[in-house]
Amino acid sequence: MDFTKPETVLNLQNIRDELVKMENSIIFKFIERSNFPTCPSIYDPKHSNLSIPNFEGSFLDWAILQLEIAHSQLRRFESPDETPFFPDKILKPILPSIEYPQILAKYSSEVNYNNKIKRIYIDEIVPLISKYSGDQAENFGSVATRDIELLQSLSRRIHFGKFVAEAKFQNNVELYTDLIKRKDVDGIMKNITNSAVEEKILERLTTKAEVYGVDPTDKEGERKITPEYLVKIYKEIVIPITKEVEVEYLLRRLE
Ligand SMILES: O=C(O)C(=O)C[C@]1(C(=O)O)C=C[C@@H](O)C=C1
Repeated sequence: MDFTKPETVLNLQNIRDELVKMENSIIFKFIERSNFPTCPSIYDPKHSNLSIPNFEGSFLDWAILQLEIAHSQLRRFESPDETPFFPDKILKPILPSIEYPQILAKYSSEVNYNNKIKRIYIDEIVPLISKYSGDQAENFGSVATRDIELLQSLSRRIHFGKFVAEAKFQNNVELYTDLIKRKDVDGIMKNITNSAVEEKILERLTTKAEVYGVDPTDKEGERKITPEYLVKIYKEIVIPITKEVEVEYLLRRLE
């Protein structure tokens, strides 16, 4: 997929291939995070040991912001597949801009589910994948680093829904124009849903978790990430939010 060539980006098969590739990096990042306990203090905006002067928010928020400020100057968020968690606080790139062709609609950067992704990650995913419930102060930095990598990967995967939505719109302009004009959210949801594709994703994830989630030299050893949890995360969180992104993007598509 080449973001300077719209025809490669809006090909549904290419998009789905890209989503498959992202599964691997997401699984490996879950495994990395599963070596640590939950560490609730790093998510708590009012935690006394971790408060940061002149900053309202959690230690994780502060760490994400510092990284985004640096990466924005490296041009990260000019790329149409990257979505910042702090869109109002990032800086202009130091590197010269790349003139990407306009692949998505002009408002697409306003379709930003990162707050929701972060909240669900902390409340629902961290407890599922962590080693145990509790703090481990000597690893706060390592945990925040793993969290940021995972959040960025989940964000990229979920916001890829915009490319899926644009491809689907262009493949059936008449149908979607009618649904959008009628603000038929259920109709849009029904048409963007492909249950066969979803089932295939969940099946593949089960196999991948069985293979990657265990040390191949010690199959009886501790499982880092189980198929049930991985499937649950995709089925109940990743795919549904991707579809929300698709619907919100499409609802505005005639602007
Ligand atoms: O591949 C698609 O058609 C998508 O819309 C992406 C996706 C997903 O999140 O993986 C979401 C909805 C579909 O039901 C199937 C899969």
